[in-house]
Amino acid sequence: MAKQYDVLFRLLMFGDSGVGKTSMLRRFTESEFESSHISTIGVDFKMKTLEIDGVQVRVQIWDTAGQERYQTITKQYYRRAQGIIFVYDITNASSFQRISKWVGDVDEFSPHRVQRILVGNKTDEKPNRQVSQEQGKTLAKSYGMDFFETSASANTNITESFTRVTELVLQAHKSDIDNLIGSLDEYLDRVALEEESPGPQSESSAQRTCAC
Ligand SMILES: Nc1nc2c(ncn2[C@@H]2O[C@H](COP(=O)(O)OP(=O)(O)OP(=O)(O)O)[C@@H](O)[C@H]2O)c(=O)[nH]1
Repeated sequence: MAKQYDVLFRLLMFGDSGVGKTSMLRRFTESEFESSHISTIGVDFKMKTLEIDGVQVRVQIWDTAGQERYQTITKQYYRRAQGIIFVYDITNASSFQRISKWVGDVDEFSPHRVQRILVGNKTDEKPNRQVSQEQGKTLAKSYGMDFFETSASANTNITESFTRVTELVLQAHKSDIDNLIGSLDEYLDRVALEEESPGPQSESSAQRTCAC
């Protein structure tokens, strides 16, 4: 079957247990939300295709377990990502404080071109807010990351944040992709020309026709 996309990127989600990584991913890929918390075991992934600047981008989004005991498993995935989403819960100050630990761990192992954004989730829970928007912005700025506040429950900024990290990855890999698409175009042009022009085989068949 023909491929339905031009490029495939791998994104990873990191953050403490319960911040809402699985919920964000389910909201984005399946338009669903569940209020129960079933902790991710190890890693899980979901796929989605986005169109950005005319390019069909297939994203494979890996949802990692926030629980400490799965760290050995999740660490094996750090190297394989082109984009990373760090998530904290705006109603949980310690999940925000631990972002620096997640960033430190990931930076040690991930490739240099990896694109990263910071997300503060659960904005629908306004009365329970422990981390201000300003604090989130400042931390993101200090890491040179884009920043979003989201709600998987109210479906706020979910598509925007996944799309933004994908855009950043696409930009970072644009020249590679242009080269690839360029050489594919060249190849297809060459094949088309070869099919159009009379090759040695067709010349000889023409002669044979004439001789008759
Ligand atoms: N109010 C509110 N609750 C949310 C939101 N996102 C997730 N939750 C709830 O928070 C709890 C944890 O969500 P999960 O998506 O399972 O969290 P996780 O980060 O994947 O957790 P681990 O798999 O343990 O790492 C669940 O009860 C969700 O329903 C949100 O935007 N608003």
